[in-house]
Amino acid sequence: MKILTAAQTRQLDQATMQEQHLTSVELMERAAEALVEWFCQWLDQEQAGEVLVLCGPGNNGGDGLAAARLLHQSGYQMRVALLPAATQAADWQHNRLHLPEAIAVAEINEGQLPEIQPNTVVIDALFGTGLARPLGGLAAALVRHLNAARARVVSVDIPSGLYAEASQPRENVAVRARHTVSFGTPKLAFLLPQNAELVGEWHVKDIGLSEPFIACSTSPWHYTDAAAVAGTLPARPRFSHKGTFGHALLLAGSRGKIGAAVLAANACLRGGVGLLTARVPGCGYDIFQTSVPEAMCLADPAADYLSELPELKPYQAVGIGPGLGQEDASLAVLRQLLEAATAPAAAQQRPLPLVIDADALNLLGRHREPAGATARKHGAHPHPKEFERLTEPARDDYHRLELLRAFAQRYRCLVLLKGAYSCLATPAGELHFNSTGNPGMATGGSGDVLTGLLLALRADARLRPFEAARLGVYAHGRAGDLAAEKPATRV
Ligand SMILES: NC(=O)C1=CN([C@@H]2O[C@H](COP(=O)(O)OP(=O)(O)OC[C@H]3O[C@@H](n4cnc5c(N)ncnc54)[C@H](O)[C@@H]3O)[C@@H](O)[C@H]2O)[C@@H](O)CC1
Ligand SMILES: Nc1ncnc2c1ncn2[C@@H]1O[C@H](COP(=O)(O)OP(=O)(O)O)[C@@H](O)[C@H]1O
Ligand SMILES: [K+]
Repeated sequence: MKILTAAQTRQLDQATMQEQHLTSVELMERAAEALVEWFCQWLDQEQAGEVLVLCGPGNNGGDGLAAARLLHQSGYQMRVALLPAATQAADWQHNRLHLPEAIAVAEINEGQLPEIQPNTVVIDALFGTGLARPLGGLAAALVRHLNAARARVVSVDIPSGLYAEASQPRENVAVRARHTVSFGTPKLAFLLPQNAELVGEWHVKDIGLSEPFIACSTSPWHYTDAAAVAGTLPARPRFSHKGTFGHALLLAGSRGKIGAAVLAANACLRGGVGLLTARVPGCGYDIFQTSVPEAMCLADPAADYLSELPELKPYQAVGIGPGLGQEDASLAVLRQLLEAATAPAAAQQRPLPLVIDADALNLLGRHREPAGATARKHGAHPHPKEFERLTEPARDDYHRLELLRAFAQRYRCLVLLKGAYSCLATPAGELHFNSTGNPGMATGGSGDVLTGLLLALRADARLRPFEAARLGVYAHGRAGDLAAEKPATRV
């Protein structure tokens, strides 16, 4: 799914109206209906009590007025407060005229901010994607008053005061919503950790916006949902054999971190790899062979860390990093690997795919390895701290995205910045945010599992590098979501 800018969303509205012969009032009604449908599923009339709708002067406020009418018709007890402005949008005026008289309407002023209790349900329809500058004056005072009340807030389209895709100073005033109900496509702002406390849980409702327009729009930002990965995984042919799916080499583990190698190996096998060989330090040999009997194991001559790179010829992909440690000898192994993979033997059909993660990235960062030589044509999967070691500290989440995009473009590699909405950057400058996963995965070992899964998909020559990476990240999060759905087993 594409993520569009506020400006593109406005064009999308126009295109939708033309294509479907709709008036703007009819489109606004669709948005209000979608919001109200969500609202009614969230809280019934009794649970909601009195619902206060705060309306700004634009179309976001128009959505709020239409929703107030529809909720009133569904039996909710409604109150509306209007933010004064010199002019109001035409569709706002239409919906103001059609507001039932039974709904109490007040105009907000400095001396008379609306009464809001902690249990009040508030619909925030002050500003949406038309926000043009930071909130100030009465609007800022109202939002501060709302946030201080700690009420149950539902923001329409986007929390008022938050920009849809632009960075903004932290001191800017914005609504802290419990839920944000948006229309059509998600906003970039929803996917960044720095906005989490404002956006709350977000929901995107389909209001039938123009598919052809979305298909033609260009955007660097994408949201990987089930539809994006559907059909990516090739079927396993009836007459396939272990050679069909590739032979992967995993370089992992050091004393005290053999578990990382085991986790990555198990995930690689679950990912469908044909054959897996792991290279672990001597101390890990027995542990690994006992824990993962399906995999082959090569013991490194060093007992506690990896010190030698094995012959690479048999392998279709190599993964390096989980539990590797920070020894200089392991950095030498990493350097040799990068060199060998970047300048493949003439006989090799394609450069050897690499999956670089965890301690391997820390080694690269610690030694300020020239990233161009190393990352070329490979895939790296840092979490924000690891990424910072590879590049520079980011000013905020938007700046981090810029750094990520620039890194992938400059060094022509796929880079995955891990997190709640892991972001996969491509050499073409696209950013693909993953939709699956949950906070239960915020635990040591989750990243090792991802490395193993990605290694399996990269070893399968039938998948293109980007498709393998996007699918692996999606499947990893989906596995976590399925695990979270299972009832907990008590011992
Ligand atoms: N496809 C969609 O997503 C649809 C969106 N609609 C709604 O339309 C909204 C966008 O409407 P608008 O473009 O009218 O924009 P808004 O309603 O967000 O606000 C625009 C108004 O606020 C003023 N304004 C902007 N920043 C201000 C500030 N900091 N302080 C004070 N005033 C400020 C502007 O001058 C203008 O009068 C969306 O967020 C959504 O709620 C729906 O009505 C129709 C379908
Ligand atoms: N809150 C979250 N929501 C969704 N996914 C998460 C969350 N926290 C962590 N994850 C996922 O779990 C994995 C953790 O990786 P990483 O930080 O490298 O951990 P490890 O130290 O176990 O290797 C990443 O794929 C990340 O996207
Ligand atoms: K809003």
